[in-house]
Amino acid sequence: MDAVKNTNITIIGVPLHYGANRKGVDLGPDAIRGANLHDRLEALGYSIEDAGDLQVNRLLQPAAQDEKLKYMNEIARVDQALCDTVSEEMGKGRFPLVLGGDHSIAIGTIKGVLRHVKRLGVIWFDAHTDVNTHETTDSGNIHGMSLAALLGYGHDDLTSIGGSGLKLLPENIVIIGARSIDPGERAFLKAKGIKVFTMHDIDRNGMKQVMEEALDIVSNGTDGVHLSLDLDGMDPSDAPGVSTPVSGGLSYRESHFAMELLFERNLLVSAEIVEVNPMLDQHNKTAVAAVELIGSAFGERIL
Ligand SMILES: NC(=[NH2+])NCCC[C@H](N)C(=O)O
Ligand SMILES: [Mn+2]
Ligand SMILES: [Mn+2]
Repeated sequence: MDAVKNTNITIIGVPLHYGANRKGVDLGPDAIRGANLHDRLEALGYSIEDAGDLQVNRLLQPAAQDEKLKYMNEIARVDQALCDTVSEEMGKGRFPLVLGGDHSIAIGTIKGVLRHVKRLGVIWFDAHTDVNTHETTDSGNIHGMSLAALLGYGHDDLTSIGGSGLKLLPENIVIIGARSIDPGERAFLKAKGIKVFTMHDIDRNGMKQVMEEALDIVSNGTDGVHLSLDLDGMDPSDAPGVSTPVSGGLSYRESHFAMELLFERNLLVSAEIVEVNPMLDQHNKTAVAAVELIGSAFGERIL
């Protein structure tokens, strides 16, 4: 148990659903805590602090002012607060483990990490690629725009969170598990040269080869790696409680194996679990799967 550099973890909950425009994802942090995250990590030898949940205005019934950027004001406010909290924890030398909430929270998490790790690699585990902007989106849902915003594309109120100077570089990102990509996203990914390991690639080459290649990319010329774990990357039969399920996803074993290989490389500096929606789940199965995957990413082994 020494392949994650930092054994002091701070859990930060973000009960935000506005980016998915669907109720239930805001209940994710409690569902994940209820699946025994704390004890599981403690059993692996980590020292855990739970910072509780960030305050999200859940009584708000805002009209979705801009149809192409739904609920942007509240999302940007929460992401800024999250960026500050993550940065503060990292300043204390702790590992931030953020519990969402929808995937728009990645903007806040990763901007906070970028304050400390300038050259950051990212593993974006997802059925989607989240590189829309208000100009390409069909849904107007900001959880589909977070990765673009982190690369510096999209509305100023999203790209400027934590300071516009903080950016991810396309060559330091890999997306794993993609199978639902919008036309505008396809063009963006090609133009920026972002490495996407689609389900086709995983079918063809297997998770071992895909993860080895992915880990080489995110560790090359970087000072640490962030894991952005969108549970809809898994197949809906194993993770039904997500806001935007897509069939044909990563199996339970493929997902675990990916996390086990990640742990072996000793790269992680931060992580987040997003899109768990207990209102759509069966017996908290998706939150349990999330906690099990985090277990594997932090060193749990079968034997
Ligand atoms: N983080 C997610 N679950 N994103 C889903 C995005 C779906 C679709 N591409 C959109 O932009 O609306
Ligand atoms: Mn996503
Ligand atoms: Mn997704």
